[in-house]
Amino acid sequence: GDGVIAGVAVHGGTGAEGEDQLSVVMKFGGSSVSSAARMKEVAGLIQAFPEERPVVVLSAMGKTTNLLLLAGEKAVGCGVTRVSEIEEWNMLRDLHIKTVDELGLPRSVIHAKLDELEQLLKGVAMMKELTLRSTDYLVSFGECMSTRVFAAYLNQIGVKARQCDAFDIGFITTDDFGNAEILEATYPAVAKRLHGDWIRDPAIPIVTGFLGKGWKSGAVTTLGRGGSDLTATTIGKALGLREIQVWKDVDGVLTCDPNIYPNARTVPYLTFDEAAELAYFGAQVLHPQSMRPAREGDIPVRVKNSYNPKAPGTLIAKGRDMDKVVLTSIVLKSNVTMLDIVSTRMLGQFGFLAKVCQAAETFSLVRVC
Ligand SMILES: Nc1ncnc2c1ncn2[C@@H]1O[C@H](COP(=O)(O)OP(=O)(O)O)[C@@H](O)[C@H]1O
Ligand SMILES: N[C@@H](CC(=O)OP(=O)(O)O)C(=O)O
Repeated sequence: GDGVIAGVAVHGGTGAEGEDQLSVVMKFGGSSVSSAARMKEVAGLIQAFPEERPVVVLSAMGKTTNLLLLAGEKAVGCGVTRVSEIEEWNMLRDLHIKTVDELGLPRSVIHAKLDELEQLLKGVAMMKELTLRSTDYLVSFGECMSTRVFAAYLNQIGVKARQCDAFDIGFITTDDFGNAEILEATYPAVAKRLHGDWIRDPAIPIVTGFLGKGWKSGAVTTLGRGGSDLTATTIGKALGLREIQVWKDVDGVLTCDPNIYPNARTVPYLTFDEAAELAYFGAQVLHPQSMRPAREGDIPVRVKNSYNPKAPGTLIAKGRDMDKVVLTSIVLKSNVTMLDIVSTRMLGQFGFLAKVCQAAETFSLVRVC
């Protein structure tokens, strides 16, 4: 209701320093914004914390990123006239149109992006090639669309919101398309832009997760699969916010992958290092790089369930009581080959391991440890 919305402090707020500053990041993953119903629930969650002034980070709706990748692959080989028949393109277009309709929004909210996307797929079909650079541009449509739809919905229900493309608000990255790294210049740039916009006209920023801008190319880059977590922690550090909330479809970080062991339990507290290690060794729940900005800025990360907001979730912070900890969580990593090298020739030699690492690089083998 109006009362709650007024409490968000974005309605005619003063924009003054102090209490009215942006306070938390709330990141919602693809599973949390997979339909109109889910978007309504997420809007409800934002309204349920009227004392917060959040920066919202969104992923693409549901499995949109996968659909875009598949549509791109198909476009390469299908010919321009058959682009309209690509199943994945039809699925994601229908999902976005249906969502806009069900939220009671005008289709114009999404039309320009969908038209542009169709043109892009036709371009790919015409060129018969899809580079890493154009793949990043292609998948960026997922986050560009989800944020436009959600920001329009918030505005419609009276919660003032502003859609922001990460590549336009200061996310500067390396030009490693598909797996770009965030550069230091991002922090002051993002802080200046989000803070400046908020002071001028307080509205909840709805930021595209996963995306950046290559510093040399100026083209759209992506931060690796699951990269929206990293977008959230980067904003948390840039603005020095109180807390980074990462809303998922599980009750927090669990003792094991629930797809492997359904009785896995929530781990209530983790350190940044523990969470980073779990993610690095394959726990799908967090992006492997995402803990770095949080640790550097010493900003706690709370992993919560958007399907079960009452569950306490997992709190990730600098330290925790390790007295009673026996085992934190177990990760299973498949397709790992163990290499046991025994050779008397390495005794007293230098450069032996360097040669082994060189061989790993030649064959593009990723070393786990
Ligand atoms: N140790 C773990 N703890 C929690 N979730 C895990 C773990 N290992 C794997 N997962 C999987 O990670 C998923 C949550 O991550 P993800 O799908 O990336 O969420 P989102 O898209 O909302 O960011 C869960 O649905 C779960 O299947
Ligand atoms: N949409 C991107 C980025 C992301 O972080 O998604 P999610 O939060 O749904 O894991 C992906 O699928 O990789």
